[in-house]
Amino acid sequence: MDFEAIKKCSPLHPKPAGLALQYGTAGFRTKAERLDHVMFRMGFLAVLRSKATAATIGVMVTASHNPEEDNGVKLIDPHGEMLHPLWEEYATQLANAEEQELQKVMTEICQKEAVDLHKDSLVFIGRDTRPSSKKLSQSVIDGIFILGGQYHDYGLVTTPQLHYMVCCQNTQGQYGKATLEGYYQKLAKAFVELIKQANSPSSGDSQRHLKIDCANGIGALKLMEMERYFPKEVLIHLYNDGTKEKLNHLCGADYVKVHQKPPRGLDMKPNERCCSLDGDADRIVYYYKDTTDHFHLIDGDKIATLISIFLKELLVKVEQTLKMAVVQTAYANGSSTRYLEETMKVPVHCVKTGVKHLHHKAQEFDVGVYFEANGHGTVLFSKAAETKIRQVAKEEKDDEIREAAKMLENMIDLINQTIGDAISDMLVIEAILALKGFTVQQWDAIYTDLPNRLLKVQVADRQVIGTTDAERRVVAPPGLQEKIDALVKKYKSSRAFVRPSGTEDIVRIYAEADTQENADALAHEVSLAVYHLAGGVGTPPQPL
Ligand SMILES: CC(=O)N[C@H]1[C@@H](OP(=O)(O)O)O[C@H](CO)[C@@H](O)[C@@H]1O
Ligand SMILES: [Mg+2]
Repeated sequence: MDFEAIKKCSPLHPKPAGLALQYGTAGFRTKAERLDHVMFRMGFLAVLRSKATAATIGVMVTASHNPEEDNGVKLIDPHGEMLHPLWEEYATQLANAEEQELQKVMTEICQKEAVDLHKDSLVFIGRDTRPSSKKLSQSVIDGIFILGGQYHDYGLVTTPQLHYMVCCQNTQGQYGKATLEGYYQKLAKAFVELIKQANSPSSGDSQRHLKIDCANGIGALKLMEMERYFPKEVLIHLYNDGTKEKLNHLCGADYVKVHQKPPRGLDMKPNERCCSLDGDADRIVYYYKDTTDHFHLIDGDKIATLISIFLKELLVKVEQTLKMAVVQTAYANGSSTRYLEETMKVPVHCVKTGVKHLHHKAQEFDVGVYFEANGHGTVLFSKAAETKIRQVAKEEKDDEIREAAKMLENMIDLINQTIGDAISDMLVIEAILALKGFTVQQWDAIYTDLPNRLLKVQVADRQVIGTTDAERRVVAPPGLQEKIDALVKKYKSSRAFVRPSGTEDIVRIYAEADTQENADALAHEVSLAVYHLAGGVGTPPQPL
């Protein structure tokens, strides 16, 4: 390592004095102007990780659903998965090291991980459409350059597209071609093959219209590029395409999910199928309004349920003993968990918030469906499951069984198995609706969501909240869990929990109950308890 060069260049990317950041639920995230040094240093870390794994590593510059002024960065590991937890710690140490400590921290990482500095390294870089992203990704490149690493800059891409590229590269093309063209072709081919199998005239409209709120982000650009690969049966209409308004402002998947209302800038007629992506296009939620103007949200839980119903039917047909399970977080609506477990008889597992936890758990099954309620999720097929399915699709004599296996095969190719991907998930959903001849209303009617409310509370130090049991109970501060238990007892079919956010400087409160009024009241009372027992700052939370 050329420490002289590092010493010379590092002051060009100075760390604001006293600033300490943490590699959180989805990498570093804060105001863009505080991130230059982090980007530069993540360039270093990506090179070291690449050398340590002898594989290509990804660096994505994005702050997803955060306001336009924020930015962030996350590293992508060799198979397209999130960065290894140990390296998250190194990332935090490196980002927070004062100038004079940099050499020591880097040397320590190299020693602990036995990094051979003579090895080659390659880093793939991508960024979202934020005004600050271009400059920040240049700082990542500066860091890579100083360590003598190779890089390829994909420029503007969605987060899942960069995950896909990394996986393609490290599987020597087995997963696909590591180009945008390769991504579009792979998905479009699987999608076209799938909907070809929807041959009955009852399979929904012959032309399927879908209105898409692109959150004024990267999703709009990439859908425009991809549109020419779509078959004529699919007609997408893009809104909030970033030409007029600000990223994520009053629109996008997070806004729609949290506020349970339609985004601004999308004109929605009764019963029209609509969806929203988030700022880096790794999340999607669907919705419609009925003839009485009532808004119906179809969130990640209902997406997971639709996909599970479809996959389970096919798995039964191909008569394989493949084990399917669904992975959720504590935010999953209670009705979805009940439907999956009791009606569908599918095992459901609850893990901590953050895709890395869901992904990890889903890897334990032949077919692991995972979704966060906010619409971030995908399906993982084990190697053994994939091999079996492809074999049945090729060799089976029985037409019905072979066709079912072929559908599964196309699903495997259509789903981005590296990470939740709004574009891929959208095509999966559109294909399933077409194949099952389902309208958006029929999909929505699978089960009825329990009314729920998500709130935030500002506290002096959110780390005073300690959680257990997949974040469903708190162990600190003292008395808080007892208070929550007492409040929950006051309402029917209710549940509530709190946890410190990993992406924002706040504590999140979630409550569910038999009516919206009760869910709102419970959420409010719990937020007051957090405010009083966990060091709330500013004015106490007000009722909704
Ligand atoms: C309640 C909620 O939606 N939390 C989100 C949010 O994490 P927090 O740690 O809650 O801030 O951002 C994460 C990254 O996008 C996402 O994985 C997660 O589900
Ligand atoms: Mg996102």
